Amino acid sequence: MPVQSPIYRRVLLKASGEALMGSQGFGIDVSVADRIAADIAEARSMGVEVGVVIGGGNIFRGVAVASAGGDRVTGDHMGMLATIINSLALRTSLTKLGVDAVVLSAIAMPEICESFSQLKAQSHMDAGKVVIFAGGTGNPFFTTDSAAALRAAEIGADALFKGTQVDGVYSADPKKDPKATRYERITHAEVLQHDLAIMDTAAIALARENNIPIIVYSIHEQGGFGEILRGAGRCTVVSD
Ligand SMILES: Nc1ncnc2c1ncn2[C@@H]1O[C@H](COP(=O)(O)OP(=O)(O)O)[C@@H](O)[C@H]1O
Ligand SMILES: O=c1ccn([C@@H]2O[C@H](COP(=O)(O)OP(=O)(O)O)[C@@H](O)[C@H]2O)c(=O)[nH]1
Repeated sequence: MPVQSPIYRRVLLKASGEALMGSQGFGIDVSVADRIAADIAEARSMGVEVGVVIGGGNIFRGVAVASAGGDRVTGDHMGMLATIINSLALRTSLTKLGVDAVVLSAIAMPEICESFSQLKAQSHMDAGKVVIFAGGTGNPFFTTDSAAALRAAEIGADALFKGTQVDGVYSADPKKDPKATRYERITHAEVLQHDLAIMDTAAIALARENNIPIIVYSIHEQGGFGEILRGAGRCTVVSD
């Protein structure tokens, strides 16, 4: 069977932090990190350039501190540090597979990884490395969804993949409403207008302003990333 060429040249993958804990209640299930890494390795073998933003919800979310009466900014700093831990785990999994990967952090920690700059990111990606963007945007009150939209715009990504717990955008949260129906295609404007909470509104607005399609798919579906890159697979395409 002929290998179908990918429909995107450069993509940004937002991988759910929560997914990384697998069936555990907290932390990192290495087998899940290895599986996500295998999907990224497949994309690289197809010649697709891949940037990655990984969430931190498996370890820490800033709102948890705020809702317990603590300081939100400190909580968000802790959440951003969680994304750096996850990024290091994913780099380890990629390295095991022989995939050249680098972590660029929005928060400087030179003993551990390189600091983010757009030029550095471009140059690593041009050299064929997988670039893992750690530390979110580097600012409190943001999310890794927004960081993913921001980095997608900065690296000139053709698409932003949201690898999450569900297999697309639904008419309502499918975890709460069993009657919710899945969209094959929907526009950024419709997602915003109907308040479909698959991603935060800042991230969707930023992707819309920069004409970046968002592909929502299940990160639990092994090989799903590659399938979609070949123009097939189960997902929702958010595009104007
Ligand atoms: N309209 C919707 N369509 C799909 N998922 C939705 C929708 N509204 C809410 N969700 C929920 O959004 C979740 C994904 O967002 P989020 O919690 O940010 O996940 P992640 O851990 O991937 O960042 C899904 O698990 C789903 O339960
Ligand atoms: O630019 C950013 C990105 C993340 N965070 C913090 O990091 C946590 C983890 O990120 P997120 O909740 O987006 O992770 P995910 O839901 O994808 O697991 C957030 O709750 C925030 O506290 C932040 O302050 N600024």
